[in-house]
Amino acid sequence: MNIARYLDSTYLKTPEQSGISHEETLQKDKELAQEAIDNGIFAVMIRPDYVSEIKKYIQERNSNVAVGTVIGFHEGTYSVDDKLAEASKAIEDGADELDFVINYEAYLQGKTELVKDEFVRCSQLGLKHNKIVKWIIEIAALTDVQIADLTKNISNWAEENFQENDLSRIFVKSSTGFYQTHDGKPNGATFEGIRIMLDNAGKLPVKAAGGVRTPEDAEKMINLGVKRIGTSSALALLKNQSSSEGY
Ligand SMILES: O=C[C@H](O)COP(=O)(O)O
Repeated sequence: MNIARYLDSTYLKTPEQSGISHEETLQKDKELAQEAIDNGIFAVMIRPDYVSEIKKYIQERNSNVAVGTVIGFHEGTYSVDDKLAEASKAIEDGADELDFVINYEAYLQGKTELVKDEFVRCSQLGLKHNKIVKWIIEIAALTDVQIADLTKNISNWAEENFQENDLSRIFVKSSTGFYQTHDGKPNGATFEGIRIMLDNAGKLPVKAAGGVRTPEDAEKMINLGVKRIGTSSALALLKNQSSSEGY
């Protein structure tokens, strides 16, 4: 299986979070981009501040590795206008894919109309510019029933508001990888959580992200039906694939 084609190789820590400078972060993102170019990885997923430099880096190397970035990361509580502004800037800077964190706190407070409004307006912006949009629902913050309900809502809102041929460009994504759990539970993609998402996503593709570390886990996710995997361990994951699989 060509796992690389499913991967969004991510580096999403801010300089403050990693204790390194802006320049060092940019250097890390360039290394990530080069690894993606060298290994047939589908996309790099980086912070908005680095999109224009990394897009240029990839274009100068005549590569078609996609550049994705995160919007409203990682809590998802930004206002809709702030998410739209951040997404517009990322589009101007050359992002190909926009991974929005949905306002799952608002969803948990029953503010479903607010969540629908941000979903529709932000997706509209991305689709108008021919981008892929992904909606991170942060499954570690939700019960199984809530994962099913929010995924189904997103699928219904997408069907109601967008053309059939746009639906394959709107993903539902499991996790930021940054959510703090309090009880030692996984904070990212679990097989059960992903199954629930796949059962409720209708025509929308699903992305598993957070905690995917081994080729076995990646293959299992793909066999379940996910169309993309986000991981900060892309190279290690590919290196551990058996050589008979063509890496
Ligand atoms: O999609 C993005 C996630 O941040 C990746 O999480 P991870 O660091 O657990 O692989």
